[in-house]
Amino acid sequence: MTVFIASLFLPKTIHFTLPGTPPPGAAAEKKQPGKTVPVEKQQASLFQPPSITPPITPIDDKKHDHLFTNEDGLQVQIPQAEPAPDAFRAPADRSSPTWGGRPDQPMSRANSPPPPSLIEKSRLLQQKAKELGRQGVTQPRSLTRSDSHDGVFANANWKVVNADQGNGGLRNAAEAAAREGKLGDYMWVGTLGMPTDALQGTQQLQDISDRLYTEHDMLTVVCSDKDFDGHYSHFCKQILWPVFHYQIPDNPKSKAYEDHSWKYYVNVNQAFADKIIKNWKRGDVIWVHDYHLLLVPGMVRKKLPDAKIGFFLHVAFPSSEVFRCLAVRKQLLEGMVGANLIGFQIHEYTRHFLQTCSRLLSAEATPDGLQLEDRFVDVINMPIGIDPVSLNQHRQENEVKKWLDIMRERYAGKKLIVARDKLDHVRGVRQKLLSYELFLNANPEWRNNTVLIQVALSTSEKSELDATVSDIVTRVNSSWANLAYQPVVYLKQDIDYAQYLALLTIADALMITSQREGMNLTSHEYLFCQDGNFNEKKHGSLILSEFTGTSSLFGGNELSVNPWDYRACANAIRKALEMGDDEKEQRWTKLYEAVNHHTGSHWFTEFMSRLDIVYDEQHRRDQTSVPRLSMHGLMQQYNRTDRRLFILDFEGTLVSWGPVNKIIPVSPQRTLDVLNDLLLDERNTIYVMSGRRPEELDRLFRRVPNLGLIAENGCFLKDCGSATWTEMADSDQIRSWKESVKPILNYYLERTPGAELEDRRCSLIFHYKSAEDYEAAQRQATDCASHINDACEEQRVHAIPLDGCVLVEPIDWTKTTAAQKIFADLRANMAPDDKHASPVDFLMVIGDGREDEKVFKWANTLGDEGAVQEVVTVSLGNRNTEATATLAQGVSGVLMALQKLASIA
Ligand SMILES: O=P(O)(O)OC[C@H]1O[C@H](O[C@H]2O[C@H](CO)[C@@H](O)[C@H](O)[C@H]2O)[C@H](O)[C@@H](O)[C@@H]1O
Repeated sequence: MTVFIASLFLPKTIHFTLPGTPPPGAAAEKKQPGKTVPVEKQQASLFQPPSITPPITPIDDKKHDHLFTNEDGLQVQIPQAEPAPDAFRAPADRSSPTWGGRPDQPMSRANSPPPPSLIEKSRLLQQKAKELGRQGVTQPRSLTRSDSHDGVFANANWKVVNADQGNGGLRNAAEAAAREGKLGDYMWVGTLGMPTDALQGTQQLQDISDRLYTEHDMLTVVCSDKDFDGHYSHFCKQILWPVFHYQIPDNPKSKAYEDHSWKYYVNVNQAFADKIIKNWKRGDVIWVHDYHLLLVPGMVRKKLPDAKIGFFLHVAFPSSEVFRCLAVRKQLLEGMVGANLIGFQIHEYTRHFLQTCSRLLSAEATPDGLQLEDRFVDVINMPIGIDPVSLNQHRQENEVKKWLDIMRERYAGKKLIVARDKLDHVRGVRQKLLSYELFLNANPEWRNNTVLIQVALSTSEKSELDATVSDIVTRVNSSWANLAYQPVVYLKQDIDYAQYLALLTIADALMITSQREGMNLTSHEYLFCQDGNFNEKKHGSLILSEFTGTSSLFGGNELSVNPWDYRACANAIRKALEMGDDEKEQRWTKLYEAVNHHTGSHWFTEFMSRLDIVYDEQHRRDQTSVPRLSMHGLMQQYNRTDRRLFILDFEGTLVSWGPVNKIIPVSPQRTLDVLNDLLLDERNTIYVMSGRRPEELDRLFRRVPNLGLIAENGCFLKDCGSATWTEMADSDQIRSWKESVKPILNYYLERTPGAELEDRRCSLIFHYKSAEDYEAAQRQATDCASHINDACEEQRVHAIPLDGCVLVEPIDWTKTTAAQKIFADLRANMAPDDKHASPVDFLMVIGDGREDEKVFKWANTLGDEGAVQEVVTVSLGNRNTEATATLAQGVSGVLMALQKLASIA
């Protein structure tokens, strides 16, 4: 069994050695007046702003060269004896690639003009090439593409290197799971992250794909440069990325309505699907990742109906109000729901997705996922994390210690606020700088001793933003800098991993002001580095935007900020710097626990095992021996009877699911109409059963006169046509068990931030759906339920863990006891001269929950005993059921069936 991990970029890419250039890693040297500086010393550093950094040799990448000595083939020199082949790592959040802009990879043949950053890069490279030429170093080829240029690449030597683009968090998680022996055979599926038209049809490309397949377990997806450019630079980056991060499409600059690049998005997704389909064998698992590949699950499902497919969205999922602005919204959702299991980082995104699907696909949302016409799709939230084991190894490297020493000396006596972000609007670098400026303006005492080190990774967009941010940096520095002090160190380029780790270790605070972000793993890496093991500074503060997925894991122990509220951000900076050691330690300890609990490896293995479980469940459900409800049979049973009793569950049966403490999400008008239609026939009696309170049910069904109601799962009963409720439960007994149970619930409530207690007339509900740490809350909830069940058994009360809540209710009054009472009352009300043996000759019970199973059982027994002539019990749930029939189409199926019966004259 192989797990296919499909992600836009493979973890490896190719670097070429062009004829006439020194072999990668050869000790190219650059002369400076009076001394010789090896090229590897010329990388970006925290102390040399770009403008004064000596030119970097554009044909060499030392960072990579010393790492892949085993993979390089004959032509590659080994420039350094050490380090180990996997020594190069990148932060979990890598930089976006400047696709087609590397001098040691082919140029793109896509028609679109190069982005401004590429034109600028080209100009710089040409300038650098000239300089290097003057210094006797072989010039790189020009960035102007030509056929001869392509030919050069087709014949050039090449080597496989770690890609510096793509999803670092995913790669680290997969590697950690594999290292821990939790991931068997796996195969990456992705593109090379470089233009390949120049290599199309060449032996070179075949050799590259073969090498990646045999030596690195990677399947290479090859698409035309035009397709890739249209897919990535246009549809992904200009439409999906902004919209998924709430860059409101109404903005005149938004491209959300343009869909000229849609066809390229489809083509690239199709290329991925084709590659997977071609290599898939029965039993294999397919796991598709992120917003670049939303259509792949659906495309694969079409060809492989039985495939086990997971999908995980790494970025945020916006509210349905934002998502519905996308012109191709339905196609995107239909692509995603091709999976068996869809995962999101946090509950908020799951909720948005379910709501969006129920609005746009008319699919029924349940607590577990989506009921489609013919299939069920499970939907979960499961936050990704980092790999503490490898992070710990890497921070012990000498290079990190070296940088720590340099920084300690350079920034002695200064408080350091650090950050490393992509320079696009979504990451909020501009807001951060403005807040910092406000902080310095408002707090003169901090002016000479605080430094903000902002590493900004370039993207191929937003030159305006670039200019604005540079202006703010200049303004802050020119306001407060002096010969010995520079308030902002702004590096508009990435730093190597060792510097990055040193930066996180030496910081006093990390500041993240993303306007939206799926999960900010830099925060996790920072917290990990703040344990004080490698530096006297420790337990630094985390200033974190409340709009990151991370924020919902951290339970308020970070300094949570709204990045648009500059004053609050400035205050948070001050608080971070002035916080006492005890508070810092307390906060950090909790944050550190969360980081260590949500590791990448845990995320990876948990998702895979959930996928196995839901796949089996979904299949069991399809193959269940319980037959589907036969409409034909049902109509016959209905037709031959005239004393009919319907007992119908409410949430999840008559209306789409909604948590019991929340307003019903969709208007139940259709439900009300169907019930009224059915009640037009005087031979029909209908009861609706629910966990809701009597007054809520009265409100919901005030337009259905003559409807009977069962509230609080059987504790209250209102007969058809009656204006009053009967309390079934013994109120003294309820009062007494509530007194015992409440202290237990309060104990768990205090330990579960974000959870709430709902006190109903006959039941108590511990809701933790909105808990800050959902997984921790789930554990607390399980403990809480067993605690109550152990302690309160004698009081005839039990605690039932349900999705997102624990329901504590009496054992003696249930939906079944209410149904029994209804039946008994009907029998008791039979006229003495009634010749019928039973008050009911047709009994239909429909439900989707665990408690409905007992009602099915009771009803079936009446049928078996001959007390009722026709009994029909129908389950919508995906469990083994007591019901005699199942209905796969959820609420719509139920309403359709009831409507058909109502239409029988
Ligand atoms: O810029 P792209 O090539 O389009 O890729 C998008 C981003 O993917 C990765 O980040 C996303 O996944 C992370 C891990 O789950 C998550 O922490 C982050 O919030 C997501 O945005 C990658 O790390 C980023 O560099 C990419 O920009």
